[in-house]
Amino acid sequence: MESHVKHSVGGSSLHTYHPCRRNVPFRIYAVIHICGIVALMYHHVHSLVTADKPLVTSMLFIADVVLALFWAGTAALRFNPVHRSEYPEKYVAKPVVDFPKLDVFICTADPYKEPPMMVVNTALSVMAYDYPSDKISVYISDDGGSSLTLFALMEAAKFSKHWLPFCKRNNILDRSPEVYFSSKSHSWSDEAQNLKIMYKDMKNRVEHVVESGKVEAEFITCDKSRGVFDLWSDKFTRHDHPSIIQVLQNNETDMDDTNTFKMPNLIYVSREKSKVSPHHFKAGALNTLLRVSAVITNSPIILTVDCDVYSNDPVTPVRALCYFTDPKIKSTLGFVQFPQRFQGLSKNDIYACECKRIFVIMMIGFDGLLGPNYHGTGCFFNRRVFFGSPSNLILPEIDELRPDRIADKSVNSQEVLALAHKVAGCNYERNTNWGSKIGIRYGSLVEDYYTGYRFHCEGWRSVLPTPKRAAFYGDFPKSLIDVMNQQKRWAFGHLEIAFSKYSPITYGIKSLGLLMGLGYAQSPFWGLWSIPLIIYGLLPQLSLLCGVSVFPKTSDPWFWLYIFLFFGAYTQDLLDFVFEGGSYRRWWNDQRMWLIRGLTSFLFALIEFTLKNLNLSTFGFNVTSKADDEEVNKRYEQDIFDFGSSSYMLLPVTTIAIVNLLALVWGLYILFAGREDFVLELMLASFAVVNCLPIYESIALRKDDGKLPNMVCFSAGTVTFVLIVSGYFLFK
Ligand SMILES: O=c1ccn([C@@H]2O[C@H](COP(=O)(O)OP(=O)(O)O[C@H]3O[C@H](CO)[C@@H](O)[C@H](O)[C@H]3O)[C@@H](O)[C@H]2O)c(=O)[nH]1
Ligand SMILES: [Mn+2]
Repeated sequence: MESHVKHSVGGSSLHTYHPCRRNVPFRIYAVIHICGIVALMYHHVHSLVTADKPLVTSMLFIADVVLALFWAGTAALRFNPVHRSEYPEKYVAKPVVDFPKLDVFICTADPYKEPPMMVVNTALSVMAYDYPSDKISVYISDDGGSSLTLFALMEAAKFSKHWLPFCKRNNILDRSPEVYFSSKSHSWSDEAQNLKIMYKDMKNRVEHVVESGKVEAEFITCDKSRGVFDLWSDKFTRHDHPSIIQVLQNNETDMDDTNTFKMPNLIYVSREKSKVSPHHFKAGALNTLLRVSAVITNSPIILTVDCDVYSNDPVTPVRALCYFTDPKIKSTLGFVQFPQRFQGLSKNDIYACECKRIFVIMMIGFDGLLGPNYHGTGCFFNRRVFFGSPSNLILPEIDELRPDRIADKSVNSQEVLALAHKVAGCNYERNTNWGSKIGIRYGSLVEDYYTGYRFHCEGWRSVLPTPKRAAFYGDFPKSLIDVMNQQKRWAFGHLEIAFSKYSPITYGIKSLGLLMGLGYAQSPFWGLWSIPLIIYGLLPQLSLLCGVSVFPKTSDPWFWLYIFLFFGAYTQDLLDFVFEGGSYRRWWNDQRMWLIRGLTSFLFALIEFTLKNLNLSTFGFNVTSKADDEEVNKRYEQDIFDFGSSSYMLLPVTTIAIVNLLALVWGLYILFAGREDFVLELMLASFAVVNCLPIYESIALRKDDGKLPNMVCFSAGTVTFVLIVSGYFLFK
């Protein structure tokens, strides 16, 4: 295990860490829980041998095996969660030479789903870092190939010359102008007032251009850049166009409006696209930026952010340096990942968009082993990590891309720009190691998880700073259908990892050890989570409706094993959540969303993954919409589920809701008639019914646009009928 012990610079430590206090009790409990699982498996095998209904028994057995494997994954990450602190105030006193050059990559893909003003704010928030400005280069990858986004960024460049000195002089913390100017918590100086007007003007211009769909000549104020818009010819489409690289601001010549410091580089990149070459979605976009930035600036530190994730703390890059410069760990430190956090979550967060288990609980667990995984955004990299293991540098095909080269030519030199265009070409990667041995790795729609995992397997390590003030704030989907689609993409991408030759369960455990391997195996197998959910959501209930019991009776000692395992696992889940600062209500919603996700996104990801492997369908990166819908936002704020447009994905969960309600009613009737002992079945059905309350409410009471569509209710009713009839044949 890595020991990231105290590191001293000038007699003072730059970072420390401490394990969580719950670790030892959790380890002891894990041993007890494992004994419980072993006993349950014995019980299943025993009943399988003696059973008269082998089909039912084996289904329950399969469900429990899957649940046990998932539990093992969480237990591995409960072994040693840690929290870190770093002391950037000690670093900032250092001379300017101790601040390495920093390349920032921002990805955007669609001007309508990702409004250009959002990209502008993200770019401004990182350009304004408390860091030597001329050492920062911001690269924007525009996979939407949109002149609207380019126009917005030109405006951003102009505005930044006023915004940066303002922030630095006044020590502003919110360096996304949108956030700063919408805040009500401070009084406004004249200077701030003027800037606000300037910002509003820019916003109006950009939004007007986006609405009209094209950049009209009168809006272009800079003659130098007029020509570039001619590239958007009639033949230009987002799937088929030449590469466009435009230096919008240059740290050699551009000064801020007070003429005191040099501005950061701001460079727009839209890689060449053609319908016949694979572009590998975001992974391909990042690899293009890796090469383009290597040609132009080749900074040793790289920050990747999504356009919907702005910087919330200007000192963040210095925090990352507290680790990258530590001589004890720097030779193997591949990346420093900041937790994903979200702005504007409602109090109870009904869709569990905070994803606390994924972005906090699992991450601190990983951090106590070999390091957190990469989450696609808010992550600082050592450029070297993209080129082979710490001990074995894999050279790129041309010398200009070597991670150790000093880029000393002018940003605007013809030679540099020509090469930058070349490496952004859509056929450039053919017959190279990009995507397989160097750069971001291809082969999964969750390129982040996959790439971080491969880095760890190569021997790289990572750390997770968890500052109190969030380093980054991101946007999140606010309607159920958006959440389900996002999660389906994740689950699908994860399955691609699970069933590849680098599967964490085989390759991972071999190269990372048991705990890290099991931890990494959890998410890739999300698709399988749907199996126990369907079995536990239907089988005992259908059997109850037929008057047959599948679980042990209260008089049977095995009854208590079920109770112990269920409550044990659930209590631990709750404690994880609450210890990391979550509220009980949010936990309840979070566990409900795990059930819903399992029965919608994960199930359909599993189906589509199977179809894809049978060559029956394909699946792409469906960008989540960040455009605001007032009605949808209102329902989210009021904790009202938005089932929205009719989706086949809602069918299984609605069916299970109806079956469980029927089973509960029937079970209570039997209970009071005193005929049979169905206590476990009844407990399970009541648990499901409580979780499904929003569904019943929607079927019975709601009339608004966000209610469960009639078509889904009707189909679910039909499926329920068919299930009950088939249950009758199965159990009788
Ligand atoms: O062809 C594409 C598709 C997407 N993107 C960008 O990828 C980012 C993430 O897309 P988004 O729709 O916001 O997806 P999320 O589900 O919010 O993203 C999470 O999941 C992704 C993997 O599926 C990771 O890449 C992200 O970093 C992580 O935040 C955005 O900046 C997009 O502009 C591209 O650059 N090119
Ligand atoms: Mn996103």
